[in-house]
Amino acid sequence: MSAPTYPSIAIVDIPGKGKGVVAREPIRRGTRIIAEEPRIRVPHYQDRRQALDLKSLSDADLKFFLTFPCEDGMDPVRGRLRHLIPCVGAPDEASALFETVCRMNHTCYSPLGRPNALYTWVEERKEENIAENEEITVGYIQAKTHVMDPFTLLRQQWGFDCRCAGCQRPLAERLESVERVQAFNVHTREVPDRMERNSGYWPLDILDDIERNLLAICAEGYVWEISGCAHDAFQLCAFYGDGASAARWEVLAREVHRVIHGVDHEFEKSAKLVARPTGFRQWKALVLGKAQKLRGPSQKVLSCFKQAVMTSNPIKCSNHECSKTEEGSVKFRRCKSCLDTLGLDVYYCSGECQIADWKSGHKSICGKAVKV
Ligand SMILES: C[S@@+](CC[C@H](N)C(=O)[O-])C[C@H]1O[C@@H](n2cnc3c(N)ncnc32)[C@H](O)[C@@H]1O
Repeated sequence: MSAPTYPSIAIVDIPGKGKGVVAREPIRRGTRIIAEEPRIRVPHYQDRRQALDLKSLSDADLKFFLTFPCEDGMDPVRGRLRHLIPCVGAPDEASALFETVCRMNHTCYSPLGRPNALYTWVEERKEENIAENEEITVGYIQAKTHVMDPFTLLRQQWGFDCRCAGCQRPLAERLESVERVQAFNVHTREVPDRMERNSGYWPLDILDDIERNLLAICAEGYVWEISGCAHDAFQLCAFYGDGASAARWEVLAREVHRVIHGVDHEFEKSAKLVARPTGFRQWKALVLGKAQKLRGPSQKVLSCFKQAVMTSNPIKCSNHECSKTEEGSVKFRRCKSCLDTLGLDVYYCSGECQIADWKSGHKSICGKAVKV
């Protein structure tokens, strides 16, 4: 094991993957884990044709270079240059091998797991809380746009056999996932498009698409997408003046968002709309007195939500100032009154956090919206 470059992480051997990076202490979501200088730069590597002149490297750098894996049958230099990462913004458009960043292994998005970190130049993006000793991984391939089995794609493009949990599933299960992901992509593109295109009139059957989409999301474990979809359903029900169904979708959207990402003020705004629907420009039917009965989230959707949220995320304290996760035998308390009807539980690590969260906004949501 090499000396850790950063206080909370270490480069270690990971069975079957060569080296990898693990957390040495819990890392909170949103923490910048690494910001480092390149170790071996390769200018103008964009077209991937320029090779590296090994003779130009110092002995120490050459040794470092050779520690990177090179899959069987690949050229020993080019095979290792696959691990280069672009130095974004560098005037010479260089790519480089970095001591730590380049040691991060890949995890596919699947019902069995996903990357817990990402390379980003956008500060707002946050991934997961990371537990002590957990491996820190990123995604080498696009999360949801893959049109083929990620295991096969990684073998073709990267030359390695992915050992993440999702890729250890039997081929038939992986292919089912690919089908769901494709359906999900079609719905994701089409639903907002159809809602936008028909700005004066939203076809009712979008609700069926949203429900199908949600079931695919839940099966794939893309839980962070749930709130956006549920929010679309909220808008649709609101548009047709079904305040009760709109409110149930809205609570679901907001609570899922809160459990997974933390409080979002846009979602907090929609809570206010539910409380005062006439303030909502699109809430046409209600305002015009032509309300139509639609449907809230079905039991199937709700139980999928519950399972997806619970299995893909550790139970977290819902006080966004805290976000502790439940560990060991100490069980978090639940807010009983609020979301039992939706099948979602809101957890708190302590009475203090429950009170703090109540004061900072839970009070306005708790069980009220569903009674509209
Ligand atoms: C950017 S490097 C990551 C660090 C590398 N493991 C090392 O030892 O330096 C990418 C290489 O790591 C290995 N790797 C990354 N993710 C993997 C995974 N999920 N399963 C198996 N091998 C993986 C593959 O050899 C891949 O070509």
